[in-house]
Amino acid sequence: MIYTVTFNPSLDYIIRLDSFTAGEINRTKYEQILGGGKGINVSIVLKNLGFNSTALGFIAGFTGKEIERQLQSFGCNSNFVKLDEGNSRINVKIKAENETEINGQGPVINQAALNQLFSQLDALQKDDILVLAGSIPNTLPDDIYEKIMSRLMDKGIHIVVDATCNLLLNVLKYKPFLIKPNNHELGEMFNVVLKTDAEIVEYAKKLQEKGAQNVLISMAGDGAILLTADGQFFKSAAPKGILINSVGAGDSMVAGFITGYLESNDLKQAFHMGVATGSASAFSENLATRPEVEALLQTI
Ligand SMILES: Nc1ncnc2c1ncn2[C@@H]1O[C@H](COP(=O)(O)OP(=O)(O)OP(=O)(O)O)[C@@H](O)[C@H]1O
Ligand SMILES: O=P(O)(O)OC[C@@]1(O)O[C@H](CO)[C@@H](O)[C@@H]1O
Repeated sequence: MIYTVTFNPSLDYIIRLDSFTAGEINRTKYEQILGGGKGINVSIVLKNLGFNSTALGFIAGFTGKEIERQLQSFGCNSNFVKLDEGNSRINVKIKAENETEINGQGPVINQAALNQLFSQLDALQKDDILVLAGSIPNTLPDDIYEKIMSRLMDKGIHIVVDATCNLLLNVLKYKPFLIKPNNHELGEMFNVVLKTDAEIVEYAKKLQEKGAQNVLISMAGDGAILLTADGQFFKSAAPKGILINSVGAGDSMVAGFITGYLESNDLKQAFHMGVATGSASAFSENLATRPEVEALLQTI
């Protein structure tokens, strides 16, 4: 079974404007409200690609209900812990001359709710895949992914982590199967700005030295780099196309990688499927579908 965990799901309010001026009244020319959060996006894309997963995590209030409703409309399974107070966040994605994102901090998750998630995760079994993705509300300590991984250690579960800074660095000693920072996040972790592929590879290797098995570095329109646990290196340019909505491109890449790996048991094939799926999402208003991914895969 595949499980995704989203500590901080969101409704993504995606708006388009011809131009955006801070401090003025701006009017949209397009708007859409999509249930999201990184793990949830991974679950939706997995479903689009033909794999069932169960989306876990925390939801609250009317926004939480809408996130759950949208997931169900995609045919995704979910088993969220329902928080008694607050609302799941609304993240604003402004697309004008450039892209601006305002991500909320999310509701408070209390210990009882955390314990409910821990006991759901205790039921995972050998060969299950667990995706821990996205930020955590700022009321939680940043060793929370680490706590989950230490509980699951030695159970033979493949764990994928898509997170940044300490949330990611703290889990490396538990040898996650796959991590997927983007090139900017990789630099931030080491307080450097990475400009060349050689620099990106140098710092990606440092994450492997700290314990990560396979390290996938996404680079938006510049494609991606994969360092595998057995020392292989792959680089792919991104397929060509028109960027429409990059929200969730990284999550789509994770879903594509998992799909490719499950279908072929081959890391290079998984990598190509990941790149194609990330780009298919970037080239469409919604998250990637299987036909869109297959079409781009031919071009890689
Ligand atoms: N402009 C683009 N053109 C082509 N492909 C793209 C573009 N943006 C993203 N992609 C594809 O999606 C993959 C992941 O994108 P990116 O590096 O932006 O992830 P991310 O920063 O984790 O994104 P997010 O947090 O929005 O999900 C890239 O490696 C590439 O394959
Ligand atoms: O604040 P986080 O958890 O880092 O990111 C949340 C988020 O930006 O990630 C997804 C895209 O990857 C969106 O659906 C969502 O709004």
